[in-house]
Amino acid sequence: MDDWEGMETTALTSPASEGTHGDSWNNDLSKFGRGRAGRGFKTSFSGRGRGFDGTDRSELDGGDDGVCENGFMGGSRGGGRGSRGGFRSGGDQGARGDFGGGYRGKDEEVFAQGEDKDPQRKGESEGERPKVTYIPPTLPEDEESIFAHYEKGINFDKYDDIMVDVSGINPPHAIMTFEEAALCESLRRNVSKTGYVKPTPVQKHGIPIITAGRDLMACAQTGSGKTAAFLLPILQQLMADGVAASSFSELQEPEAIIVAPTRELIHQIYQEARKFAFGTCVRPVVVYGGVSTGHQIRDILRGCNVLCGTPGRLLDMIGRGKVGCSKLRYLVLDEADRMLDMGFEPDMRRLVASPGIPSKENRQTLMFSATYPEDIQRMAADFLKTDYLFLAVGVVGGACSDVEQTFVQVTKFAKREKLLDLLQTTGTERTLVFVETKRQADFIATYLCQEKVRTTSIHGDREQQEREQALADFRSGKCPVLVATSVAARGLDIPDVNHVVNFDLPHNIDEYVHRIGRTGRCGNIGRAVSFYDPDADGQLSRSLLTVLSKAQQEVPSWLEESAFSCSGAAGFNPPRKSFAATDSRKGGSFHDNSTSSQPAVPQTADEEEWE
Ligand SMILES: Nc1ncnc2c1ncn2[C@@H]1O[C@H](COP(=O)(O)OP(=O)(O)OP(=O)(O)O)[C@@H](O)[C@H]1O
Repeated sequence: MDDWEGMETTALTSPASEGTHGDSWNNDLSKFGRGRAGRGFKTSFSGRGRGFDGTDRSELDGGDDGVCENGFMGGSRGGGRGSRGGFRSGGDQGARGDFGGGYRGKDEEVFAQGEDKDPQRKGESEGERPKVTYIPPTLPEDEESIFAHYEKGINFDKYDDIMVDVSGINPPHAIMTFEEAALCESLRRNVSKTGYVKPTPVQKHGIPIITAGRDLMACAQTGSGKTAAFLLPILQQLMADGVAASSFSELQEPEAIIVAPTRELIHQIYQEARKFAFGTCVRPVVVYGGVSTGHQIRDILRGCNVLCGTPGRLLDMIGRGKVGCSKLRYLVLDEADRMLDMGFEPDMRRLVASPGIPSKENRQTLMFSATYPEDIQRMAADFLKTDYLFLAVGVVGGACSDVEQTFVQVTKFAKREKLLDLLQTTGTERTLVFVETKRQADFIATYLCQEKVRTTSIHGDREQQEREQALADFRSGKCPVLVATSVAARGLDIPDVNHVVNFDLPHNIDEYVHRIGRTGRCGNIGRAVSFYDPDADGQLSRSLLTVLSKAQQEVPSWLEESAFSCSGAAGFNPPRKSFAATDSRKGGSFHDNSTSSQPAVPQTADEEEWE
């Protein structure tokens, strides 16, 4: 057995929680109260007449795990808060012994290493943790599956009219066609099999910038093709420079590392890389939490040119000596503003300090997102060469105008009924419902299942296998409704998501922009409906006004009134970052505090884990 076999990543769950996730919603209601979801349900809702206890158990039994046919079988891992109070994951910790805990970002768990407030769980976190043994299913190898794609929408050509601004010294000319990108034959073939006929604006400008060897901070609206904008020129350069075909070695030294904040997103980026690299000697590999580390190490050792990873697992692999960084030529931060906010910044700094990693002068660093708060832009400069280019396609931080945004004023107690009404009109159309907490995700998914709406859920307390199953069931249409926390807000590219519902509005305007960007992608039309609770969402109202008007959307008069009344209340709004309108080097912030992204405010309750 190799040394790493014995150092398997430990689960996010405690031993006590193992086994409960699969059956906690099944037969034994006495088990139900043990998990976090159970506690939330009991305390918050049992008296409201919609509870489980009085309902027909047959609705909750049977069916696939995590899938609601007649009843929702998923739910949290039941580990309870304490199970993760001490660590995010043992695997991550393996490489991060020096990391004394800290805040992981606005929607995440507040954790302090080694500190566990729940005495019942304390022993568990100190003792043996179960290995993560989950090995994801092998991806299909046939071309039809690899190149499966959805059609671009009627507004795809409107992308050409979007205003583009490139700032920085001496930017290269944009390309107008993929032919001008001078891709090698195999890449050209793969692009065409993917159904891409012409590049989107971020590709027209981004591809030549990257090919010219420049560092880049690129901002373009959700669903406008940022992934190919970085993958294609990187793969092209690697091929052109005759990158060594991957072969087995105990230490792999990838030429490109791509990081993203969530497991599902990095896996999606990996699939895109695998598609574009199809039939070439370039080998992409993916690593992320919740999956057997041994399995991922075996995959890396078979050869790795492009390593896609979530930060924790990536650092773990570097720490274990399986991945070296001395040959690194490209470092890509997707959802860059997220990767550099309070949650992930320490990991990013640790990554660029990895042994042997080329300095920023000797590598290319590329950042992509749809949102860039000004303070994040300033910090990003630490990672970039001083002459980096800033590419803005449309309004920085703006919402995609192909998404029709509507708002419904509703109190928190009326939200469930409203949701049900809404889903009855949308029928089997795919709908993504965002809620604030993991507990809420379980609760709403269960409620909808009870109401015979085929629903599944995704959030950070579900096992990786369950998360993947939930996405698969949503994609396939088996469950046309997916209830999600912020873990699904960024980057996910799921065909035919017609509706996004903000059951709970986020606290942060950038988060809103990313969430509604799960629909209306690639020139398709989408709809977003947000439940606005005047008691809870007032602080977001002015930011919403700005986003709505910049996306040429109708602004309800009551929202306008709410925005003005809220802004009048002294001290009501917490301090915020400036919402950058463009390259912050040009002094481009709106300087309208109320429209800005807010700093991540540590939360204690039922917070989300991204990675
Ligand atoms: N040139 C193109 N022609 C047709 N389809 C494209 C083109 N470029 C990208 N797409 C498709 O558009 C969809 C959205 O692309 P992608 O996921 O890269 O968007 P994004 O800008 O990264 O979005 P987000 O900000 O949400 O992460 C994908 O399905 C992708 O395959």
